[in-house]
Amino acid sequence: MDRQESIRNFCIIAHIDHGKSTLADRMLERTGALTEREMSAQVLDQMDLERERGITIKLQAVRLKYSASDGEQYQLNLIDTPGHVDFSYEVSRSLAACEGALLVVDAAQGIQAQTLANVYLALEHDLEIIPVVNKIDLPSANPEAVIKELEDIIGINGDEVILASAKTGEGIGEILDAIVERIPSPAVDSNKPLRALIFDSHFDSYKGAIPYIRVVDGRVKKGMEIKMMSSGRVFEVNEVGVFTPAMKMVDTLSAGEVGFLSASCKEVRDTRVGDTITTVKNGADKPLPGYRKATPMVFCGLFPVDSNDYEDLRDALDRLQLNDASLVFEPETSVALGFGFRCGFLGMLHMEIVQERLEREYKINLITTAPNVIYEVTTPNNEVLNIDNPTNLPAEVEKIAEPFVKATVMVPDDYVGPVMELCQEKRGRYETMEYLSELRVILTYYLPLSEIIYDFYDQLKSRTRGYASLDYELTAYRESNLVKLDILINGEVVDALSCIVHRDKAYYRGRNLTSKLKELIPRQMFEIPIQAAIGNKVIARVTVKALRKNVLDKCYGGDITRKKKLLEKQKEGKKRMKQVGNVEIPQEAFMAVLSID
Ligand SMILES: Nc1nc2c(ncn2[C@@H]2O[C@H](COP(=O)(O)OP(=O)(O)OP(=O)(O)O)[C@@H](O)[C@H]2O)c(=O)[nH]1
Repeated sequence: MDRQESIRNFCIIAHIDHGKSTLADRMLERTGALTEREMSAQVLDQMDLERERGITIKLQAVRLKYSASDGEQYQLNLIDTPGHVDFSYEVSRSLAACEGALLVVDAAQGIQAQTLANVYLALEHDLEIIPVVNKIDLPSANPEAVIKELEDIIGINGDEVILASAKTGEGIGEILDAIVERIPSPAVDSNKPLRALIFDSHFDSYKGAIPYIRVVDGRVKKGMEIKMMSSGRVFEVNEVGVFTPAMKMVDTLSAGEVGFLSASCKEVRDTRVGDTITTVKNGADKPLPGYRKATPMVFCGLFPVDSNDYEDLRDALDRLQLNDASLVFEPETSVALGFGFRCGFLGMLHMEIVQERLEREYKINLITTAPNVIYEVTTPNNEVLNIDNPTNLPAEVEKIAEPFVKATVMVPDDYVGPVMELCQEKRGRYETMEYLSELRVILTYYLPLSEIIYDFYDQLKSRTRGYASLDYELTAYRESNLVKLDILINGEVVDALSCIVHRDKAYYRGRNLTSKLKELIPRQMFEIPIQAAIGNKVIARVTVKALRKNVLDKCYGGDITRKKKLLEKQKEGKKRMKQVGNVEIPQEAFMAVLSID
């Protein structure tokens, strides 16, 4: 075993908004990877959407050259990690590509749920942790209290904590030196057969899917025949390179190094995160540990408002999938909404991002149905079905199981009551409560994922005035007393509005959903009954009264331009309407179930 003495591979882990991207930018600036002018926009978060939402979605990897205080030149590879629970598998893969991690904690907010989740992940991977308390320039900063939390909760030695401000640049030099001094250089054996870990990828229209890799053993260079160990697919390497952050070609990537390669891989599914790349000839016989296929947890139907857009929607999904291996979809036909797709996502944020990209980048008007989880349904003859669409729930079921998560909520102790109340309402099972410090508490609950994807997070934030933070992980499937709730509009079941709910909540949901729909469905020329039913049993009913007046009645005389404008405006308003039978239903109606509690 040798060491690549001059290399350090590290990532930054932090709770959302604690300043990870800003800190990364400062380090790029300090090491001369970018001039100040180029820094105008945060560089590591590249997609528009990311910038707007201010969160990191995709991982990036940048090679920095740093002249340390010891006079030596070092190659620092910074691997950025996404900060959202939807992408925790990707976080775990980028951690696996590093020897160390900067743990960034906001000096005003202290340790939050994702801070802890990420630290545990980093410790599992044996990473050297450099604690950084950021935002010390804030008037509300309380670095001493945060250092104490780090000592008490994570067992970090307070003397090792670096105080910094990514805003003013304070502490950045100290952080860079600590990376060199404290993080071990990668231990390597270049004589072993190639093994490279894929920790991310992106799609380039000319070069195909580009895997981002950490070479663990051996080396990779142009012209080599390589194999993806999970799929066995074989490619020839066209290029290898590094991000500086611009893509720069290099001759070889050796054990310990981080970079990318291009090999005419047609789709990102060929370059799955977590997979191992080896050579075809004399390749490794065992892949690197920890690979798993990303599994979608949340499903919804996507339908074009205009049925002529169906093919465009398929093309757009195909294109998005090139870039996003965790997006899955298959054609779905709904009686109410016509032809569309059933799509699977890692979580709610992932779902929202895909929907927004379809509308923004591909200009497709969509009707989205309410998201749901996958149910494990056992039929009377003991067949087990995975149901990702409430419509497909068989009439006769023996039992239904649903996914549960272990949720960790961190909150000031004043709010323990409201949080517990919320968890109870959401069918949570209390597990533990621990004091983080005198004033802050960690609560753990087992909760059905289906309750979390509704409005749990929003409720949590509003009931704790924004102070609570949440993290969760999937644990197991458990049997629940669930039923299918159907909605009938004008006497007909609207399949796209069916949902699976807990029996105890069915009446309540049915009542609320029907009255919500009554608000959302515009009055039309005739009376529209809206009913909620379980099987044949109607449990709630409301009526949308008939409309008497025509909008055009408002126009006096023959003012044709005004009339046209009005009709134009009406058409605009109709864009998101879907004709179901002879009733027009607006987009919001299909999501109503999300906002009724
Ligand atoms: N005052 C002050 N503000 C900071 C500092 N560092 C970051 N910020 C601000 O905090 C906010 C969040 O910073 P980001 O760098 O986007 O946070 P992040 O951790 O990358 O967030 P995600 O990408 O969502 O994980 C931004 O508005 C920054 O300008 C700091 O040292 N001082």
